[in-house]
Amino acid sequence: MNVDGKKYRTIWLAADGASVEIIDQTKFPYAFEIAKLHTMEDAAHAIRVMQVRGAPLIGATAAYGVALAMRADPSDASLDAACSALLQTRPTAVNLYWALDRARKTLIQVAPEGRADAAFVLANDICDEDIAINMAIGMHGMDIITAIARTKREGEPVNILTHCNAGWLATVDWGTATAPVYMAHDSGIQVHVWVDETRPRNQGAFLTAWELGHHGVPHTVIADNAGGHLMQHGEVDMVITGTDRTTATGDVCNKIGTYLKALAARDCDLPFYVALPSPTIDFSLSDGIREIPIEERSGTEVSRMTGRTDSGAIETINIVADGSPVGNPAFDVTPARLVTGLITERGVLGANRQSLAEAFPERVRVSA
Ligand SMILES: CSC[C@H]1O[C@H](OP(=O)(O)O)[C@H](O)[C@@H]1O
Repeated sequence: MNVDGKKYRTIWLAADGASVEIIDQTKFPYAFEIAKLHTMEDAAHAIRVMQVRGAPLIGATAAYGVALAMRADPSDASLDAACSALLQTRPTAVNLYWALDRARKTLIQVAPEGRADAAFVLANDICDEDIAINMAIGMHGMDIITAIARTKREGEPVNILTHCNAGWLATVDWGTATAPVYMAHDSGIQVHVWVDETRPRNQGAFLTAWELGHHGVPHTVIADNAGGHLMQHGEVDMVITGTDRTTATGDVCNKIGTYLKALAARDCDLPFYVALPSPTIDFSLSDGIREIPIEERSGTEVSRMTGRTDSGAIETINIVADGSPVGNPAFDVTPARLVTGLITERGVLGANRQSLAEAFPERVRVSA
């Protein structure tokens, strides 16, 4: 996307042809900084500490991490070690697993002397594929927004609530949940986005708000707990979120708090859509609540808050009573029964096994 007139992806091969550059998302919303990854360990660290985050971007970063490892040592042992180390960075986003599986299967077929170049080509292919998928999701999702716009009075925007950041910062470009929003906005449809701040990492307040603001999309940041009230009072026309892993039956794993928004939307008879790129579908799973691994992150993400003081300093403070234990599950699972539709690159699908299997038959055969 454009940032102050310059086009960016979230990750790219540096001009030196050997290192990888990323937008360091831990610096938002107060700074836009580029960080350089020189080694596989740098890539693993970037994923672990969320300099890069979002299922598709995690997968792309892992692919570049393997490429950096092959540049250093293209042996079979190095390939195995790199895939193993990167796989252990975060457990929930399935894109991490499939990107590494794809890298391993591709590169093991290549002579060691050719692996580094092949790995960088693969990483770039994964990035290009992500952009194409997200643009298709954008087109299919824009149809939904357009249909809602036809029901609104002149001058009234389509009010969309989203949770966390499933924007272009969570992918290589365009985003998943935000792609329909950007495309609708760019086509002249009036939209307004309620942006859940998304405690405790504040991906909404820090990332989604930053993205929408830079694209000129009207939005309002709200406390996570405000969404249900807005839905009850007719202030929300639809909810759209991303996902980190969706099962073959349509159960959706996403940032903690998503399930509560789906419950409120159902109670208010509002559509709850999930933008779902096919690499995020895990056809090997059927019961999301029981089977999807939920990342438990450090309690300090809940008990401490980093922000900018009135004097402009970036500081971290404690916001929980001293000595109180803190829990921090980073994701939850929304059962398929609460999902209105899955917006994929192949169309808007029902949240059920048959719809997903019919749309992606080649994936079902592989996982069978
Ligand atoms: C398009 S994937 C976005 C997805 O990833 C986020 O998780 P995290 O920021 O912890 O990587 C969140 O669940 C978003 O919906």
